[in-house]
Amino acid sequence: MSPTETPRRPGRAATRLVAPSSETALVARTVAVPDPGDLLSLLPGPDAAATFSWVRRGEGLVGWGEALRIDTRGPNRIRDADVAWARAAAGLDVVDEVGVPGTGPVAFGSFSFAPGSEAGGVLVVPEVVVGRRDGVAWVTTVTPSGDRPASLPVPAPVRSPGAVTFADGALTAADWVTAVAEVVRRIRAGEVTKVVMARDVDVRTQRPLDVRHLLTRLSESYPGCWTFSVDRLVGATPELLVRREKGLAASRVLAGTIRRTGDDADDLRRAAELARSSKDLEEHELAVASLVRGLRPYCASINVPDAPFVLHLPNVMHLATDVTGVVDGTFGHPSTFPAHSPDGRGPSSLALAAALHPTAAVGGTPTGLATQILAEAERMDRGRYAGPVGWIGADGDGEWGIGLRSGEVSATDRHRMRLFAGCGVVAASDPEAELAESEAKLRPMREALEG
Ligand SMILES: C=C(O[C@@H]1C=C(C(=O)O)C=C[C@H]1O)C(=O)O
Repeated sequence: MSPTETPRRPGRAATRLVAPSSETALVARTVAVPDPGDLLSLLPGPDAAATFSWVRRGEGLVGWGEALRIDTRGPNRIRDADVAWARAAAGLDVVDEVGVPGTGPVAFGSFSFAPGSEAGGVLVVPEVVVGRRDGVAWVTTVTPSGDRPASLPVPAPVRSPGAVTFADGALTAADWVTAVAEVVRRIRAGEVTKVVMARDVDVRTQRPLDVRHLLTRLSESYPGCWTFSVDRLVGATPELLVRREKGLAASRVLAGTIRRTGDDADDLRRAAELARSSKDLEEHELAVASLVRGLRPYCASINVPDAPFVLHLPNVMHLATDVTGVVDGTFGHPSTFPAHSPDGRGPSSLALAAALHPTAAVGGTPTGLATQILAEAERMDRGRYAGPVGWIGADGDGEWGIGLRSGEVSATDRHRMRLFAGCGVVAASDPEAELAESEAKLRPMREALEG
């Protein structure tokens, strides 16, 4: 379905494009600026719906406001957004004085895990984006006039949420353990090989949530993760679904987890244990295989390391594999992806994300049956959790993470959010151990809230 001009509310159509007016071309202007300091400290306001972030080790993009919005839903939500973005980007007047990845117009996006989820997907082009990469900083504005704003807004003070309470989500911890045990039984009976089981936790805060409070804490505690905020999904993910940059695709696959104790010697011993654990190596192998299967049709060559490394995070350690590939447009699937890369660049970063989601790291193996089983067993809609989250530029390059270690701020009540965490379940899984792992994965968000 082609995008349509509509008032600012999502409707029933699969794809909706909302821009100020079809008559006025928006002007995207990027100018170099002196180093602006901490990107997150530039964010002007508390609203998670109007605040955008994709920051790692102090580099990346932050943005605010909404110049253009594409809403999608249904099984083709990611692909439809990609097609609508390619058209919308072609209609923008672009003045880019910097010309590095992330300059020019960018759209931040977030997509539901499940095809049928009410959460659907969204791409938003903020009115203002500030970026930094390799010591170069810039501001991009997207406005009808093309005027450059005289200065950046002075941010309102960041507020802490005050007292925070946590409550069971769809299932109590005990019921979730029972659900995991039932899934283990089905795996042992040979129905499927792996199912990723997630749970949610309800959060209530004393004061309205200020998304900047969460983002700052997440990026301080988890500098190696991508700290994101898109359309009320907030988190710090260690897992890169796919990056496309100048013809190269890259992905960081994580699966296989062990908790950290905080004692360095003990953690090293546990890291070695993880690297040898046949249960975790099996989970990991399935995740890498699904990623490679998804990426292969779009790549002229792919490099997959023989063995995973252990990624150390403050809360957990993961088995990790960095996969890279050379994107080749002629290897694309025309049946799946309309040819909207007439420049021969091949599928965009978002088209690649569409092809790869959901990997076995967040769905299971085989994908179809595993996602059916997890939907039944979890008894909840994951919303945007575990879906692709990231950004795309006008040329299709961009970065898409998997929306993990995250929570979704309520659309109607700024004192509420839902946190999520999941674990790969295989035949050798122990349900109680999976509960403990899910608690460890909830830690980043809990601590960001509680301080
Ligand atoms: C599903 C999550 O994490 C995923 C599952 C992992 C595992 O089961 O070992 C590890 C990393 C992620 O791919 C989550 O954090 O919620």
